[in-house]
Amino acid sequence: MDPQLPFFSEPGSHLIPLKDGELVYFPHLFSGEEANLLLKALLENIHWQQESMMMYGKQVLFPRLMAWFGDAGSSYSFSGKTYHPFPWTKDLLYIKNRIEKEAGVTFNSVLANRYRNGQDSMGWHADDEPELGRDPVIASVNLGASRRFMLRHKTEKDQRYELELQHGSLLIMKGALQHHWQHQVPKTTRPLGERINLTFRVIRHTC
Ligand SMILES: O=C(O)CCC(=O)C(=O)O
Ligand SMILES: [Fe+2]
Repeated sequence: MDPQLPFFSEPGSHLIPLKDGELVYFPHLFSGEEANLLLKALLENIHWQQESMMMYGKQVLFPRLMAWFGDAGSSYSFSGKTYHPFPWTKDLLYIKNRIEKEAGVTFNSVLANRYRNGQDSMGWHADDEPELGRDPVIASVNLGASRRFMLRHKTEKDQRYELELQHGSLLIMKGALQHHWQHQVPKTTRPLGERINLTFRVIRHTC
């Protein structure tokens, strides 16, 4: 059984101050109906792929499907690979405009992740690639099945937080969070459906 997680029933935004970082959670940025339409459109219209990375000399498949979108030229490297973005789609631009109003940031790229069931996951990491700059604002949109999102401080072991990211929600990660904390979406044996997460980012060009 998953532990009891904080449940946010009030609409609007919830500021969650953490040591060395900040979260802002909007449980109902999109209405249920609108979120259903967006989920369906993104499942159908994105060219989802299962990428792999080199680990201990072997190619290992990521346990989820991915796709990368952005302004031309916003290529991005992680886990030893460089990704060139697909051009923005109408649905992604619609979502981008909505969240930019809340985040106060103009994003130039988005990483889309598709968790097909509870066995798809994302392990502990920080979004701290050099292209993102020192204190990036990352806006994470959630559609479909709700999943546990866990955070842990890198050096202070008693500092942990988690919440259940629900259908139609937005989570903004900001401040020094990526420098001091890691996050993950663990596997679960709960039977659940598909989930799409979109993390909107600003890629800085160094050349
Ligand atoms: O699926 C999520 O909620 C997290 C995604 C994430 O951490 C990432 O794309 O870097
Ligand atoms: Fe992340």
